[in-house]
Amino acid sequence: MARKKIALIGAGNIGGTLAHLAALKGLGDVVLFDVVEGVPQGKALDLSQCSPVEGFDAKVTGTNDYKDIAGADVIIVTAGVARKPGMSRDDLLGINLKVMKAVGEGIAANAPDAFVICITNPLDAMVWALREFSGLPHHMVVGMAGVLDSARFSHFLAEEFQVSVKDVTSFVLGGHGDTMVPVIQYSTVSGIPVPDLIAMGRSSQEKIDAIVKRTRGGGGEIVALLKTGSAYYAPATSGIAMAEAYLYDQKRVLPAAAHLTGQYGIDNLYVGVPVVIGGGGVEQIVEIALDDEAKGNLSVSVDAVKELLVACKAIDGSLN
Ligand SMILES: NC(=O)C1=CN([C@@H]2O[C@H](COP(=O)(O)OP(=O)(O)OC[C@H]3O[C@@H](n4cnc5c(N)ncnc54)[C@H](O)[C@@H]3O)[C@@H](O)[C@H]2O)C=CC1
Ligand SMILES: O=C([O-])CC(=O)C(=O)O
Repeated sequence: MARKKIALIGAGNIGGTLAHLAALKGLGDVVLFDVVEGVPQGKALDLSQCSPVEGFDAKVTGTNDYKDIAGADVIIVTAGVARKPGMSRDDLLGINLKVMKAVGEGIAANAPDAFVICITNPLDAMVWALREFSGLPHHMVVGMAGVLDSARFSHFLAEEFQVSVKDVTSFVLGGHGDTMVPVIQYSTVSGIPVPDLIAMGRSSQEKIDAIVKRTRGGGGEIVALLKTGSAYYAPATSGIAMAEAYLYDQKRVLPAAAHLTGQYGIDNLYVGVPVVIGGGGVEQIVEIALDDEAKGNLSVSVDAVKELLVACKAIDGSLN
């Protein structure tokens, strides 16, 4: 059986890390695509030279030609620009929308059967635009943010409760911006909801509120530290988890930006909600009951995403 093919559009910080992880985990042959000549080729050669040490047989190649992504099973899109200190993710919209157009057309022409995971920011608007430009079925185009935001939330919760991260589950829903919604009622340590842990005296509401705030600003905290760009290790790990769910038909329940058609009262928008990802792509949208506070916060977050779509349509008339 031929190896699977993973195409990575964008060979920057996340793209390179994705390629490394995909090769180490043996997901398949990796094609790194970028518009900058030499960068995908150089990273591919460097990564290929890991293979004798790590013992992987996967081929890693770099290209500037969309034809080389033909037949890809999974495509992960990180093409575009990342923010720097003082910028919001939304400031990237103008530049990255144009990038999504080129990428969407490249995918449509060369790999229309792939499962596409978009990571480029501002995430919820870019995944929506990428789907529009590519014309792929909605269930085959998904955005990565919730896995990362939940990982940050779980990491902070594990530190607070001084327990293994393996025993913490959490969900962050909504748009991938400052309005994202870490959902405390469904965040647990070995099944014990965080509100119960507060009642048990294991933490306080103030401390959990501070963790929610830190999670919401999690990307910005790293941008402020790095100064030259944004996070890439955890974003890449999160993208790979979603690719594995598809490639291995794992039917994982993961928070991801999925196309909603009335679920949560939201129509024709990509927003972060729990979904089931398996061999059929986004196989289910999971509608969980939210308390009034979470519902209100989700509605604020959805309004922020809607504003971004208005901005996209104003820039590119073909999106109307
Ligand atoms: N959804 C999420 O949770 C996260 C999203 N991001 C976003 O992911 C994106 C990528 O981040 P990094 O890899 O750190 O940025 P980076 O700047 O290191 O890499 C981006 C790459 O895209 C390439 N590129 C630009 N235009 C292109 C085009 N038209 N076609 C193909 N490639 C093109 C650039 O040459 C560069 O190599 C950014 O928009 C960033 O904001 C970053 C972290 C988390
Ligand atoms: O903060 C950024 O610009 C990158 C990002 O989306 C994240 O790390 O969550």
